[in-house]
Order: sequence, then C-alpha cells, then structure tokens
Amino acid sequence: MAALQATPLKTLAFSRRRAGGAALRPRRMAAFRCSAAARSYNITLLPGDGIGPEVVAVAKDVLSLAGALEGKLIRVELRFQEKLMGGSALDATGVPLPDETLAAARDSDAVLLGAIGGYKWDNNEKHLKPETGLLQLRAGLRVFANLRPAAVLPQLVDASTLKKEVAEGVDIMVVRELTGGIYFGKPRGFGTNDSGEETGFNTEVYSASEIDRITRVAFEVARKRRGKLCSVDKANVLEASMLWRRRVTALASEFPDIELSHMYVDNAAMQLVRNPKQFDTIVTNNIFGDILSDEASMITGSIGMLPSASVGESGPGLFEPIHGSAPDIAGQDKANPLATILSAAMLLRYGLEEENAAKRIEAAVTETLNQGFRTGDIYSPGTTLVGCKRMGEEVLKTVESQKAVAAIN
Ligand SMILES: NC(=O)c1ccc[n+]([C@@H]2O[C@H](COP(=O)([O-])OP(=O)(O)OC[C@H]3O[C@@H](n4cnc5c(N)ncnc54)[C@H](O)[C@@H]3O)[C@@H](O)[C@H]2O)c1
Ligand SMILES: CC(C)[C@H](C(=O)O)[C@@H](O)C(=O)O
Ligand SMILES: [Mg+2]
Repeated sequence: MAALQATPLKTLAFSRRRAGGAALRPRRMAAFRCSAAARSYNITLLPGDGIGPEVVAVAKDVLSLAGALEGKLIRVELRFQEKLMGGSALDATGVPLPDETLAAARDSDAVLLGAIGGYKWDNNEKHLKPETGLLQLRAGLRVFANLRPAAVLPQLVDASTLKKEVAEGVDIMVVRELTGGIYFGKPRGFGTNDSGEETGFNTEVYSASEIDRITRVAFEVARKRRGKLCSVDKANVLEASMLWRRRVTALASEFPDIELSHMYVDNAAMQLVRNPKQFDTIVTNNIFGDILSDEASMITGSIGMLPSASVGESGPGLFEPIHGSAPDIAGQDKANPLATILSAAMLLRYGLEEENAAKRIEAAVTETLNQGFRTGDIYSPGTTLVGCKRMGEEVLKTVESQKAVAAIN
C-alpha cells in the first residue's frame, strides 16, 4: 500500500494543467518531445552547501531511475546540468548566484535545489550571503507560490514530538507567498536613530495583486484537497496584513465551495501544536510561511521529511526541501534525503507533469519506510538506522522493484 498517497502529495492533486487558469501554467509544456518513445527534459541541479550536495546526489539517482522506468513504450529522459549556488558559488565566483546559474535555471524545465548557507558565510555582508542568492533565484524565476506539504505518515507517527493522538492523520498544505513581503520590501538597511543609536530595518509590503495571485493559488489548492482554507496574518497590528485579510475575504466570493477562515499568526503557531488536524490548507505571507512550515514539519517527525514546490505563472519551477544546509551534520552521511527525494517527486508532478514517475518515487519512499529504514532524525527503536547514502540506495531498490510499481497501480 502506498501510504504517501494519502498525503498532500496525492490529495493536493493540483497540477498546473488541471488548475487551468493563468496561474501555474507550464512554460513550454515543460517537455521537449523528441520522439514518441521518450520525453526529454533539462533539469538544473543546484546542490549548494552543507548537506545539500549529499541529498541532491541521492535524489538525482532516484529521479533518473524513476524516469527511466516510466514504461515499456514511454521513457522519461532527464538531462542534468549542475551549477554553483550559495556559499560554494561565493567561494568559486565571488557571488552567491552567478549569472550563469540563473541563466541555466531559467533555461531548464525544472530546478532541483539542495540547500545553501553555512557558518563560513554567516557574517558576510547582505549581498554576499548565500541566502541572498536564494532570494535572487526565487525572484529571478518568479516563483511566487511555495507549496509546503506537511503530512504525518503512519510509519513515522512515533517520530513526531506530539502525542500520537494529536499527530496521527495530520495533513496540511502551507501555501507560502515567496517573492514578496518583508524579505524583499524597501526601504531596508541599517541606519541611525535620533539618539545616534544604530538601527536595522526592513519593510513588510504587499500589493493587492501579489496577495490576489497567491490567494487564488491557495483556493485552487484547497479545492483539490479538503476544501478548507485558513489565511494566517497579523491583521490586528500590521497594515500589510490588514490589506491581506481584505483581499482574501474579497476573493472568497469566487470560491463559494471553499470554507475560508482567518487566524492571527501567533494563534496559528499555538493551534498547530494544540490541534493540527483542524488545518487543511494554510495561505500566508513569506515570513509567516517560513516559520509555520518549519513548525509543521516537526509534527511530521522531522524537517528532513518535508519537500516543497515553488511555481510561478510561467517558467521552470524550483523544487527544494524546506530544510537548510544543516552544517551540524554536513559531511557525516547523516542527512535524511527523503525531503529532497520527495521534492524530486514534486518536480516530476508539478514541474513536468510526469505523474506516474512522481507516484513511483512516492511509493518507493513509502515502501522503504515500511521496510523499517530510518535516518537518525526519524529513528525509533525497532527500526534500522541508516545513513543518507544507504537510505538512497534502499529507495532506489524499491523504485526498481515490482513492489513499488504495484503500489502505484
Ligand atoms: N532553503 C535553504 O537552502 C535553507 C533553508 C533553511 C536554512 N538555510 C540555511 O541553512 C543554514 C543552517 O540553518 P539552520 O540550522 O537554522 O536550519 P537547518 O534546517 O539547516 O537545520 C536545523 C536542524 O535540523 C536538522 N536537519 C535539517 N535538515 C535535515 C535533514 N535533511 N536530515 C536530518 N536533519 C536535518 C539539522 O541538523 C539541524 O539540527 C543557515 O545558513 C541557513 O540560512 C537554508
Ligand atoms: C535560507 C532562507 C532564505 C530560506 C527562507 O527564509 O525562505 C529558508 O529558511 C527556507 O525556508 O527556504
Ligand atoms: Mg525556512
């Protein structure tokens, strides 16, 4: 059985094609159809820093195999090119997002990113931070809608820090606005106040159209799930949130079948650990989405399990685990690669519309967990502790096996 298919990866059931509207339309039907027997795509890999290269190497192998096994008659051929990004790009070229990397990403059918950042670059000036490169990449690809599914898998319910009865069955989709808000707002910088004291400042700013487009995506996502949308804001204090709430409320009339609610972000943070099952789809701004998705990840057992898909109105999507470069475990073969492997599945589904290959990966992850393999972050007594590479090998084996194929049929 394919437990992952009960997760948002399945229940989301939201593809750009099915969405139909202007939002999330693939760039050039994503595929370069070279023959009846093979659909061929160019994928840009951005391994990045820390555990990024470890998890991307594993996910790349899984992606290739899942594509190659597409069927007797049809094969999905994935061509990979690897580019520098983040701290590794800074060291090699002096900038966190080289022009060549952005151009390659823009020109491909989809982009798979590991993670960026690390102690070495923590004190760099803003424009020389790996994180700045990531924001430039998201803005450069115009991927304004970031889908972050957080579902508790039955196999991992013991890995959750919440009580079993609270965690069991949780299935949330956080729709995070990704290219606006305080991350990008101006003015920002450092200054001096009237007392001559140093200040640092950022601006939370949203335009009505930015709010409308992410809200429409979220309503569509909710429609393909359980029909409930909770908009999270801080409209009791922040003007940007007051506008956010007004626009979301106004758009609700276009989606009468969706049950819309609003919640302040501080309450949402509390409710997520009190009773996470009350949530279906959450839509929120850039910074609240960043924080709430990390919080939601822990309900599922580990941040090492959570994939994400970032998409825009056109152009390639960006697919990345929600975790960072985990410098504390980098280079030790301890990272959980499943978030990146599941991001690869999202890449196939939302980036390339290769649903079968996506399902094959998800089924293989489920099967590998059923077989009891666990990295340290999701380990519980009675299961088999493995490292990043071995976990990848086990997933590969199940991708190949009849079991995984059967599970998707
Ligand atoms: N999208 C990204 O590339 C991204 C996201 C978040 C943080 N970062 C950057 O990563 C660096 C480290 O940030 P942080 O420590 O706050 O967050 P982090 O997500 O890297 O790590 C937080 C904790 O989770 C653990 N963890 C994360 N991913 C894991 C995995 N796959 N398997 C097992 N354990 C995992 C880490 O070991 C650590 O204990 C910073 O430079 C930060 O800016 C990058
Ligand atoms: C590294 C950082 C810029 C990034 C963000 O805040 O978006 C990260 O935390 C994430 O969740 O992808
Ligand atoms: Mg984050």
